[in-house]
Amino acid sequence: MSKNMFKEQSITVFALRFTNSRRSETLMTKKGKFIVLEGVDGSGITTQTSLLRTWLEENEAIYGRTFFTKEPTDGPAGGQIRLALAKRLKPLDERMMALLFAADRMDHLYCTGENEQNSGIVAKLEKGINVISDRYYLSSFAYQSLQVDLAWLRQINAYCIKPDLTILLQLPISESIERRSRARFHEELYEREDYLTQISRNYLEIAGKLQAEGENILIVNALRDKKDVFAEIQEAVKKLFT
Ligand SMILES: Nc1ncnc2c1ncn2[C@@H]1O[C@H](COP(=O)(O)OP(=O)(O)O)[C@@H](O)[C@H]1O
Ligand SMILES: Cc1cn([C@H]2C[C@H](O)[C@@H](COP(=O)(O)OP(=O)(O)O)O2)c(=O)[nH]c1=O
Repeated sequence: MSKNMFKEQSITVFALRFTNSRRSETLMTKKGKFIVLEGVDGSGITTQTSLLRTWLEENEAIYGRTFFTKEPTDGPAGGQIRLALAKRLKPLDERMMALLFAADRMDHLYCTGENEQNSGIVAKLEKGINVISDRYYLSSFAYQSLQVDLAWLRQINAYCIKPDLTILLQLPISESIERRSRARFHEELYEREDYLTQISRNYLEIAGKLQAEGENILIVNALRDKKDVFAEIQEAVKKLFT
């Protein structure tokens, strides 16, 4: 092989490698969307998440793969939280509840599973998979700030990534309690009218602060037919992909 031919081949190989590495870089940086649903107990989070699931799964060709998840999780900290919520542990200090929720969230975001299914949210987003979570840090801010300082709550959640979109379902507490009592009989830790009334106010106030800091939060009137609520959510999600 002449010196020139060797040079030419090396240039071609370099160019191909460069193109391939740029291509995989593009794939690596093509992130999935991270969407969160929030609201007081009984506001319709489970219902709307399930409608989103059906729609996104039917339209996977357009929006890509989507993973559905929730907090508290089924992980080790989530297990303790569920016992506390069901009042099956001795009453815990609310700062400890806040730390348990934050620990569960770290596990939710960053755990390294042995396969894609049980790896954390961040790994999934990096693979281009969309993630939809029933509750995230706005729940901690709204619920735990009943008794715990918001600035500290924000500190212990400082390693949490920001969602691309948070959907906050808003409705009068009398209606959420009515809906909830129709759905089931036992009352969990925070399901008291006085608590929920304050939590609902906290949601609005804190969502306002986060919006002012640039977070994408949509406040949806949930006192409407399920289909109308969903239509508004669907529009916001479509917009995120355009
Ligand atoms: N828009 C709506 N109008 C009337 N009832 C609703 C609506 N959305 C949900 N529900 C009902 O209210 C109850 C609580 O809804 P759910 O989605 O489980 O709330 P959450 O997950 O926020 O606690 C369920 O029985 C559900 O069928
Ligand atoms: C994620 C989170 C949930 N919570 C509360 C909200 C709910 O009352 C409860 C979780 O209940 P949830 O699992 O959403 O409701 P369900 O019992 O219908 O499945 O935990 C917090 O107080 N802080 C948090 O950070």
